[in-house]
Amino acid sequence: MEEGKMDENEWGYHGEGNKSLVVAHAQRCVVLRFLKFPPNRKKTSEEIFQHLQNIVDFGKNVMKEFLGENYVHCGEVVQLPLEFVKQLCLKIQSERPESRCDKDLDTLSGYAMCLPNLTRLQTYRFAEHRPILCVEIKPKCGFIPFSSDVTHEMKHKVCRYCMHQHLKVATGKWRQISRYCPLDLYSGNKQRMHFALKSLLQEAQNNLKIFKNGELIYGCKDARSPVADWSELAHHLKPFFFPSNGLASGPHCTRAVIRELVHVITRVLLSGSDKGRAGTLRLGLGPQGPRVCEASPFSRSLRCQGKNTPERSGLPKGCLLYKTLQVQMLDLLDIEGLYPLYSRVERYLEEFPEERKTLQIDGPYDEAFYQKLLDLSTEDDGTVAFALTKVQQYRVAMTAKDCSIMIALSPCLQDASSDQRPVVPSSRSRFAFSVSVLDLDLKPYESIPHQYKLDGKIVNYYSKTVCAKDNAVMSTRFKESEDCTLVLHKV
Ligand SMILES: O=P(O)(O)O[C@@H]1[C@@H](OP(=O)(O)O)[C@H](OP(=O)(O)O)[C@H](O)[C@H](OP(=O)(O)O)[C@H]1OP(=O)(O)O
Ligand SMILES: Nc1ncnc2c1ncn2[C@@H]1O[C@H](COP(=O)(O)OP(=O)(O)OP(=O)(O)O)[C@@H](O)[C@H]1O
Repeated sequence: MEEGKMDENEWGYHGEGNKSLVVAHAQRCVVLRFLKFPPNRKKTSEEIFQHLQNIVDFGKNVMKEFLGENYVHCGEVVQLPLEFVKQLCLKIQSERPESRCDKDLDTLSGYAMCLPNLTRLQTYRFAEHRPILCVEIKPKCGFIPFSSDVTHEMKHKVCRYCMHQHLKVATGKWRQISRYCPLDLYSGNKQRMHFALKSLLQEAQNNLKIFKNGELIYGCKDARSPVADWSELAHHLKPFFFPSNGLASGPHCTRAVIRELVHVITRVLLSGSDKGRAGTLRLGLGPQGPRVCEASPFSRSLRCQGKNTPERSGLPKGCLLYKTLQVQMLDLLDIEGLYPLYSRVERYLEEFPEERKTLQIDGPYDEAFYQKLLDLSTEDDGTVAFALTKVQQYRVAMTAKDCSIMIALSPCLQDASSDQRPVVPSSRSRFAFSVSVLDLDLKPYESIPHQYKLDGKIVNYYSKTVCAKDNAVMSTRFKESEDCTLVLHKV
């Protein structure tokens, strides 16, 4: 990055989450990721630099180890001219969704992260001029807690995502309950995965975005966003999946295109394309807990039809979903079992505040930090060391529960040799693809009390409100049972 020559006109608003804002370069395949803060909570430049450097180090020393190096792009911290950042901030302000404007872009430090633009990622010998389609999925937590510390019975039956949906709709964050259940996506069972992806396409919330040539073409900003338009989406996707046409437009075409997309994404998600270092994942956490969530319309539909819960097909070990799930399962104790251990660390720090550095609460996230994460014992010997290990594992697990997966698809010719790049076929075309993971910022130690409170709120709301009205909810969801049955056809 030639920092002296930075021109804000070469950059455009790309997207943002709760904690960072991303701008993309118009020509080059790079993005800048800036931190955001509430207006009254400014940090010093040194603190911001350290925070960003910690993100890079955590990616390099921990997440690359767990997920594999091909999937993780750590980027680097860059220092930018303050005038450039100021002008850029003014330029993009009008494009920011209102719901995200409670936080301001950091324009004072001049630091940002420079990363490859994963929506335009050209791996191996992808031709520059080829169109590129990119699907971003934020899958969330893919397992039901198996910890014996869980006190709410409901948490052993219904996954957090499905329970949280009800609170989110009640508080106006989203308009309607999604039929997506992370356990379906993580099941490894193709039918369940198709159902999960179709549900994400129906109600994207902040769990699904689609980009064409780096531009967002499908996604949802907030509860006021217009209802998803599948025919418009199909119009964008048709040239990718039916390049030689032969398919009239209309509902039949829309369904065919969406089906192709869902099938291709499922295949990519099940592929183990990571050719990174061997033995990256040393966790080896076996499948634990229930394999279905009782609130998932898919499993409800099966039960309605008198069928058993589907077999656990299991995810192939090389695939990113499998690896992500393993990292999520570092949350061995659930927040209910973790919170007393957090309190133990807190008490220790109150007595010995100078120990915070030695305990690596705020980094450095180095090899030593990574090594300690590999201790999966759950035998509490009453020490601060045990409590700290569980706290750090929990933070890493929470990070994996909130990351996103980016799948880039670039059409390749039928007769092109695939050389090194992985290729996924669809009915009428083939795609070279890459899979990456983003938003791997380690969750802060300070967020644990919030997690604890939120967990209680989610479960209590679900138990009191939803279970009481269970029959009503069942009937609303089963207005759509025809749709559920459809996906159960052999594929
Ligand atoms: O708690 P959750 O599950 O609601 O997750 C939060 C996300 O909400 P979601 O449910 O995905 O809409 C939330 O996403 P949104 O702001 O809702 O798009 C953030 O990702 C938040 O992380 P952080 O505080 O910015 O580090 C996430 O908080 P963490 O729990 O990961 O700390
Ligand atoms: N390297 C990248 N290439 C392309 N797009 C990116 C990249 N990094 C982030 N984005 C886009 O910017 C959006 C916001 O980034 P990110 O998820 O990192 O923000 P965040 O504030 O950390 O998220 P959260 O709300 O989960 O805390 C992403 O959803 C994605 O669409």
